[in-house]
Amino acid sequence: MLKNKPIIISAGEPAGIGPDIVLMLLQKVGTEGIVVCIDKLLLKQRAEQANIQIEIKDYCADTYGSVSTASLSCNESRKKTLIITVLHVPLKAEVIAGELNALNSHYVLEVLTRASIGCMQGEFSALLTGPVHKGIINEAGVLFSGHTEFLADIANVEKVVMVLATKIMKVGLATTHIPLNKVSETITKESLQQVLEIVHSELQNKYHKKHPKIYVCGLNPHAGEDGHLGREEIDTIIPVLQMLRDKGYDLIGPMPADTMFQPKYLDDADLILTMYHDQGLPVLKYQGFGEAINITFGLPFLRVSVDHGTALDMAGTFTANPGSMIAAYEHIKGLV
Ligand SMILES: NC(=O)C1=CN([C@@H]2O[C@H](COP(=O)(O)OP(=O)(O)OC[C@H]3O[C@@H](n4cnc5c(N)ncnc54)[C@H](O)[C@@H]3O)[C@@H](O)[C@H]2O)C=CC1
Ligand SMILES: NCC(=O)COP(=O)(O)O
Repeated sequence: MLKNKPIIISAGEPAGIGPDIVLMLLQKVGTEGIVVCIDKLLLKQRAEQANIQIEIKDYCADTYGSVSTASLSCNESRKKTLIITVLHVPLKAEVIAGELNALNSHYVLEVLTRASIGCMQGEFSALLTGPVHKGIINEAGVLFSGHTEFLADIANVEKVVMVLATKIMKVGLATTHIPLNKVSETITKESLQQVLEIVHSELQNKYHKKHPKIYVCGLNPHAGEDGHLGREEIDTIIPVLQMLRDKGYDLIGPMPADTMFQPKYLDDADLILTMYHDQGLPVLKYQGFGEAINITFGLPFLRVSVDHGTALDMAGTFTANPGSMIAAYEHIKGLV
C-alpha cells in the first residue's frame, strides 16, 4: 500500500546545502514519486542560482499521482525542465545562503513536523531528511539535539537507535547526541537491552536477516581490560549481552572499539553497535563520507538521512557532493 505513496523530502536548514542537494538529487533520479517539503520560493531561487529549469506544482494529497507523472518536460528552448511537486511551508525570513538566521528555525521544525506526520498517517512512504543546523534551532529557544530525538518525540516512541550505513558497514549508536560525560550513566542495562532489541528486530524485519549477527563494542579502552580500565563492561554490557544470548540473539562482544573495525569482523557483522556518537561515526565517515546514510531504527515509519551537515561554506554554490542524498534515496527505494 505505502509502495505507491510518494517519498517526502525535507530540505533541512534553508541557508545550508539542503536545497542544493535536493535539486541535484532530482536532476539525477527525476521527480516522479517525490514530494519536496520546502518553501517553494526558496527552491525556485536556488534553482535559478544553479541555472536549473524547474516548474513547481503545489502538492495536493487528494490529487497527487492522478495527473501526469512526467517528471521532465521540454520548453520551447528545448531545455529540460524539472517538474517538482512541492509541499509548501513558508519561511519566516529571507534566506541568504550560508548565513544562519534563528528566525527560520521554526520553519525547519514545521517542515519536519508536517513531513513526519504525513509519514505516520500513511500519506508518504518514507521521509528523506536534508541536514539541519542543531545550534541555530537551540538559539531560537527550542531544545533540539537532532532529527533522531525530535522524530522519536513526534512519534511518541521512547527509544530509537541511530544507525549509519555504507556499503561496507552498518554502525549503530547506543547513545546519540549527549555530552561525553553523560555517556556512562546513560548506558543502563535497560537502555542497552532496548537498543539491542530494536536493532535486532529492524535487521530481521527491514533487512531480512533471519539471525542478525551484532558485534558490540565496549565503552572503555580495551573493553575495560577485565575491569582494570573501567567497569561498565562487567557491570552493564556483559550481563545484557548474556541475557539476550539466552534468548537466542547472536551477539559478539563486548570488544575493544579500536580493533573492531577490521575486515574479518566487518565482513561477519550485520551491524556493529558502538557506545557513543564519536566512537563509531569517525570510522564510518572516514571509510564512506559522501555515500554514507543515516537511518533511524525504531520509528513507526522509514526515515533515512544524509551523513553530513549543513556545510554552510558550500551553500548555494552547487559544489556539494550529492552522493549521500542519492544513496539515501536509493536506500529508501530498496525498502519501500
Ligand atoms: N543530518 C543532519 O541533519 C546533520 C546535521 N549536522 C549539523 O550540521 C551543522 C554543521 O556541522 P559540521 O560539523 O560543520 O558538519 P558538516 O557536515 O556540515 O561540514 C563538515 C565539512 O564537510 C564538508 N561537507 C559537508 N557536506 C558536504 C557535501 N555534501 N559535499 C562536500 N563537502 C561537504 C563541509 O564543507 C565541511 O568542510 C551542525 O549543526 C551539525 O549538528 C551534522 C551532521 C548531520
Ligand atoms: N552525526 C549524525 C547526526 O548528527 C545526525 O543526527 P540526526 O539529525 O539525524 O539525529
